[in-house]
Amino acid sequence: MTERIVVGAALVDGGRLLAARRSAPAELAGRWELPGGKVEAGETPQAALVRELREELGVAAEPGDRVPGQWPLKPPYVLQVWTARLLPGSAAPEPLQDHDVLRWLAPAEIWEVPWLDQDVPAVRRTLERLGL
Ligand SMILES: Nc1nc2c([nH]c(=O)n2[C@H]2C[C@H](O)[C@@H](COP(=O)(O)OP(=O)(O)OP(=O)(O)O)O2)c(=O)[nH]1
Repeated sequence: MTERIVVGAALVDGGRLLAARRSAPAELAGRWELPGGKVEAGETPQAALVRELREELGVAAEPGDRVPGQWPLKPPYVLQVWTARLLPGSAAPEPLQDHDVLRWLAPAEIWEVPWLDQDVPAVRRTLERLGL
């Protein structure tokens, strides 16, 4: 089966990482993830990231570098992570879709939230990459 990419955004502001608590589907609700979503046919991962952050959080963001690696989700999906930042003048993120709570986590707070199991290695690698 062809692999399909889910992009996760490591949205960082003032040295803090944005984490989002999923409100659906039931088996994922209550667990925390990097905001993002599925890359659609004909779309680049970076374009998908910008689109998903606009739809889910109501923000204007720009992608940065990819965090090396990819992490398996439910087949055929794999998680890839890009750093991202809010553009000047962007609205503050709000949980408009798929999430019910957002938190900007300082490095010391990152492991206070129950991340989705499959996100733990991705978040760890992201923090190393960001030097947080
Ligand atoms: N966005 C995101 N999804 C993740 C992460 N970890 C993880 O297992 N997933 C799973 C949850 C979903 O099953 C899938 C992403 O789907 P989604 O529901 O967020 O994406 P989407 O908005 O494009 O979905 P759809 O409603 O169009 O199907 O990947 C993560 O860190 N970020």
